[in-house]
Amino acid sequence: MERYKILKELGDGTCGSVYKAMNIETSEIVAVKKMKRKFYFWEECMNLREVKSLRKLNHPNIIKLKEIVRENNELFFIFEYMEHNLYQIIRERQRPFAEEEIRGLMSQMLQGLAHMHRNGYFHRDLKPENLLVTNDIIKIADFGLAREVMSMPPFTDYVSTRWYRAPEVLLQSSSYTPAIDMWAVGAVLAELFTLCPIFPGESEMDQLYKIYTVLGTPDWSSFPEAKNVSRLFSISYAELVPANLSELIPNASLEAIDLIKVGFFGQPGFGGYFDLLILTVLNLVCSIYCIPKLQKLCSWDPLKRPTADQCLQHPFFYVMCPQVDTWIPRPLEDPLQLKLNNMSAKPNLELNLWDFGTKSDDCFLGLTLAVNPSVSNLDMVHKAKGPGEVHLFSNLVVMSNFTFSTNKATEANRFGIVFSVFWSLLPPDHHRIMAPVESSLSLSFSTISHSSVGVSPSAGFAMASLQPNMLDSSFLPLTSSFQQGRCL
Ligand SMILES: Nc1ncnc2c1ncn2[C@@H]1O[C@H](COP(=O)(O)OP(=O)(O)OP(=O)(O)O)[C@@H](O)[C@H]1O
Repeated sequence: MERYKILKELGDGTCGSVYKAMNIETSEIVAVKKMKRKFYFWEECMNLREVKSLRKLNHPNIIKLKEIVRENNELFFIFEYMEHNLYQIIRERQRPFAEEEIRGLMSQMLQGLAHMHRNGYFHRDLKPENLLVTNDIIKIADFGLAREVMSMPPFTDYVSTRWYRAPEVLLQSSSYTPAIDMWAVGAVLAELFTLCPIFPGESEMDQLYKIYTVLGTPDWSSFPEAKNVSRLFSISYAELVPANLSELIPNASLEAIDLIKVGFFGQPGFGGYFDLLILTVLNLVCSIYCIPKLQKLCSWDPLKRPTADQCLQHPFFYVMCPQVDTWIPRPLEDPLQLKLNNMSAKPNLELNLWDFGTKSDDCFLGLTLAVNPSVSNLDMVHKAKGPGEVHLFSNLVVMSNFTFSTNKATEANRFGIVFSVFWSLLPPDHHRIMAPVESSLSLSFSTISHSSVGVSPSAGFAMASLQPNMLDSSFLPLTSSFQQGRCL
């Protein structure tokens, strides 16, 4: 880690502290996440969810893990650096985002998510803090809770930050799916319009209640495996007319509302005959063009939430072009004006304790800082209703162009300097990796503490670069920073 100069702390999360740092050799700015627990073997490091998932996920909208460094039994992740997280941007925002800006952010986020789900992972902790933004590019970060779609239930009880937590997780369903990420997408989408969390629950029960006031009475059969479905009974003793989302989010278009929540079909509460007419036509058009219509991000039933790929086909992202009589992607704002102004007052902090399962990579007590909501228009709505009414990739494994030279290592040994080793994060079957594949499990390179395990401390390897750019959708905004394809 001598190659990195720490510049400032960026965040202190559940598993690690994150710092802005500079690679002294290349002057490249990176984010270094120093894990809080000790790691005595490389196997442990390679088994971490964050490592396993990020090695496989290579996408412009997923944060790039460039290196892993283990030194003195401490583990460091070196990430590409991002300037802001979406939480900061939302909180500092003085005026609402234009819908084009929201569309630009959402389309990138959904593309990253679609890539993740297609590759067999779901994130489980999507929230604005974990969506990192530089200029006009958004990337999904913090894969500490990511899980393989095919992994066997039962899953950990408590995942994801409460405000973005799907009902099935709140009700302790033993087997949840990538649909929990889609719920969080719906909550983030609504928040981008209002600049306030849509479901700012103060406890798990209150979280369910907040959802209930917006969505109305759930279909009980949606949660066949929920351990704690009684929680719903205690809040939904009366049939509740759900909120009119167009009133809650007045600046959202009908298409945006339609993507977030059922309006006309299935539930009452959609205001105005004109809206009703438009939505009926919209749904009819969706049927004709085979666009999913009844799937809504914030549906009680996980099966009724669209996938990330389906969302990208929604009229929120497409518009009918009469000239060619076909649906074309809507224009995206480019570049987004996401500049932060003055920092506002610090929000209250609330400490959540999460209890994880007993699997090796679940074995930690999660401490998460969640931010209490300030009084918002949504709060007021909730209160008013009252309980009764219920590189481009340059594939950047850049290995920072680092070759671990034999001489350097030997010299370092002589002076008792501890060397660390860096491991590529490309999938192990990547044919251009020059390092021995099995090293990922047998690496140990601290020359002092684990010389009995793994390869010789003087072993070094350099990484060849790299795969072609993986832009996989036509409407990802190709903006200047993308096109430069700089090697982060
Ligand atoms: N690559 C990055 N570039 C810039 N800032 C980053 C980067 N990665 C993380 N951060 C900042 O550090 C914070 C914490 O990072 P991260 O979420 O990865 O840590 P964590 O320990 O898993 O946290 P959490 O408690 O949210 O699970 C983020 O919210 C973000 O503000």
